[in-house]
Amino acid sequence: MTAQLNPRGDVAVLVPAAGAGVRLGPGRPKALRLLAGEPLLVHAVRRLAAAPSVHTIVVAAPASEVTAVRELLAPVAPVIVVPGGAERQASVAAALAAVPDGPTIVLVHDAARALTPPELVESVAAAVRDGCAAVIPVLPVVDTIKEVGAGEVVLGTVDRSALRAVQTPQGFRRAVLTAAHAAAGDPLTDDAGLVEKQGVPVSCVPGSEYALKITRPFDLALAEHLLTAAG
Ligand SMILES: Nc1ccn([C@@H]2O[C@H](COP(=O)(O)OP(=O)(O)OP(=O)(O)O)[C@@H](O)[C@H]2O)c(=O)n1
Ligand SMILES: C[C@](O)(CO)[C@H](O)COP(=O)(O)O
Repeated sequence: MTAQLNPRGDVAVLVPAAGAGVRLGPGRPKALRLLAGEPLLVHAVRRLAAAPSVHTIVVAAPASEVTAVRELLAPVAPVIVVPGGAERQASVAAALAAVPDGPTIVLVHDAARALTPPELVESVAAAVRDGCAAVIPVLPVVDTIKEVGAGEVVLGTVDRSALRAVQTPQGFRRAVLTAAHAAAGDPLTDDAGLVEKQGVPVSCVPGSEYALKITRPFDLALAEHLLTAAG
């Protein structure tokens, strides 16, 4: 089977899915944990494949699970599966190296954000298509933020008006992301951070509550509830 979704699409999506999920607690690698009876990765890939702009999906799987992930995703969508690395950044770099010629826009999307709607994928891709070099979906910070010092003593209250909580998919002109990874040093937590280090402007679009990152057991319970409520 060809690994193309929409041959006329201009977007490749990289899906880092090689993390252990330590904060979720003991068990299989997080992307393979079940949400409503299906692995998180299946939920994530199904939604990515439903976005009309997507030409190619490359998944970075836990190295010991590459064959199992290929078999798992075969009925869901045509995908390329590569072994991930020890850090998220290495997993993204491995997936980026496997993108075929064609797509001019590359999105990076956590498998852990399993309920991200296809509409968010399209809105990030559209912002890149419209001229942004790099685009991140964001939400306002809803809690008061304190800076604390030794002994958890409060040093001050941070002005949150300029703070944003960052989600994925993060979108890039392909050459911009490739150059940022080629120049990467110590691992950063997201790809926009690498691009920022290159002096490239990063633009924001509105994120989605459904793009929550399933990190802790509460997040998994919340995602189960959201799926059930959606019918
Ligand atoms: N070496 C790694 C680490 C993380 N990821 C992926 O990056 C995404 C965001 O990472 P996070 O949600 O923090 O996942 P984990 O690293 O698995 O979480 P934890 O820190 O709790 O172990 C996830 O889809 C995860 O699978 C990856 O591909 N390769
Ligand atoms: C990429 C990311 O999901 C954006 O919020 C996040 O930075 C991943 O970081 P984590 O430290 O692995 O949760």
